[in-house]
Amino acid sequence: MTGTEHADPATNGEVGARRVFDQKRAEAAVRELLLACGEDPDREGLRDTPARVARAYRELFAGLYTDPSEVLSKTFDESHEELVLVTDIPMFSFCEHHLLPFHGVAHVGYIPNEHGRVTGLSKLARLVDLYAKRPQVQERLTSQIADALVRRLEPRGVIVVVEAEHLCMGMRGVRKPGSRTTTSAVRGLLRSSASSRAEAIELIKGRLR
Ligand SMILES: Nc1nc2c(ncn2[C@@H]2O[C@H](COP(=O)(O)OP(=O)(O)OP(=O)(O)O)[C@@H](O)[C@H]2O)c(=O)[nH]1
Ligand SMILES: [Zn+2]
Repeated sequence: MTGTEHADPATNGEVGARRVFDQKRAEAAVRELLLACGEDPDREGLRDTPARVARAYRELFAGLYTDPSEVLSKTFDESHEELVLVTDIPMFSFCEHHLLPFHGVAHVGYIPNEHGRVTGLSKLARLVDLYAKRPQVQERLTSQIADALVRRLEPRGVIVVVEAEHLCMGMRGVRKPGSRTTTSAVRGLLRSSASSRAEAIELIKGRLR
């Protein structure tokens, strides 16, 4: 097997068909793309490029091959029923329209449920990585992170804010480098209670550029 097995992203990566990264097929596709661009994939500088690019894509799309339930499988009880917020989680993803990067930061917060079910702080950053390392749109990335937390931790509330720059809007097309897009996904108490939401927004607002 050339790749790692994973669950189908169409079902949020939790269940479904298993698939693998096909290194040889990716190499052939990159070689074909170079030919289509009028390049010579056999010249010295490009000889190893298809294999290199294929390996890079396997790494950059690693989130396709990991089940989010694994990331949040370890939880523990801690009697804390108030906001837990990790800000400024660096995030690199790929816009699925152009396969160009969009990158920025994610802010992820939740209010544990009355049983105090919490997860390790690093798991929030791992969850961001898992959903970012796929062909994505920023809105879906944001809501997938929020919904995974809702499913796995059954928290009283969740807030996810992603602020990113899309290179497809900077280095080509409309050419607006430096423009940033902010998306949010808010669930449960953080959506329904104005005071809970205000507290979280206030903390996150200071982190936005
Ligand atoms: N909503 C949303 N749009 C995105 C995201 N990433 C890229 N896009 C947009 O996807 C759209 C694709 O538009 P198309 O008209 O199909 O493609 P295009 O001709 O290359 O568009 P231009 O980028 O305007 O040149 C563009 O407007 C992009 O800015 C994203 O994460 N969310
Ligand atoms: Zn794009």
